[in-house]
Amino acid sequence: MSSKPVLHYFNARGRMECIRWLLAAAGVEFEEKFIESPEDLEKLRKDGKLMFEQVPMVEIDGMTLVQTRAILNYIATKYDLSGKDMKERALIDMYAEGVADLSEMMGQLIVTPPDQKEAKISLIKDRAKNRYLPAFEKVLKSHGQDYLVGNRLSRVDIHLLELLLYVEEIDSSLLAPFPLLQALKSRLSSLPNVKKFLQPGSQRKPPTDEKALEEARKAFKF
Ligand SMILES: N[C@@H](CCC(=O)N[C@@H](CS)C(=O)NCC(=O)O)C(=O)O
Repeated sequence: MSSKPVLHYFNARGRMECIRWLLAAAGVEFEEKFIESPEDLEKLRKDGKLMFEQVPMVEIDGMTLVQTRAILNYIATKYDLSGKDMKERALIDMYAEGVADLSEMMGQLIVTPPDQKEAKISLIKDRAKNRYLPAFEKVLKSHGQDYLVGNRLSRVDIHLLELLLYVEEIDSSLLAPFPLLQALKSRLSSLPNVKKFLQPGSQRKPPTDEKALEEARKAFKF
């Protein structure tokens, strides 16, 4: 078995992208096995590798892990990105759930029928501008430190950076009212592992192509 984690997912962002981000930020090299056909997915299921018949699935340290949050928890714990004690961990988990809530709204965008898309985008922008970004700006302002929790890098900084980049993909002006988030974004982007992942040619995935997604949906029946 490879000593590098092996990621099993489609060649797309989806639920795997936050796992790619976390591994990359921790400086961990990983392999990817893309699911390119319904047969590939069926094979993983038949081999008993998908506990709930779903991906993402990651083979790591002799384990076959599914469930995105469980995978993230393992990586964060292993690479010391989960805070130094229970209280830091509680904050990290709480902030990470906030990031996940807005990310999930964005993830739903690609399955939103065209006639409802505009309304969905404006709800996402409203929530970003008036709920989630002010909340994280306030955290940074309250302690004046360089990172969200404990004055050192944790998983939630990485989750937030990923989210900020997606927010900017939707509307590049959304970050303008949040100077501390902008500063966090540039600080994190210049960390060597993150900088490398941000460069073209890394394993970071581009925005999902809607046509390709539609074809995949038909092929995979989801
Ligand atoms: N709670 C799971 C959900 C995983 C999930 O819904 N995976 C989708 C692909 S993104 C899937 O495998 N769908 C096929 C199915 O449910 O049959 C997680 O967070 O990993």
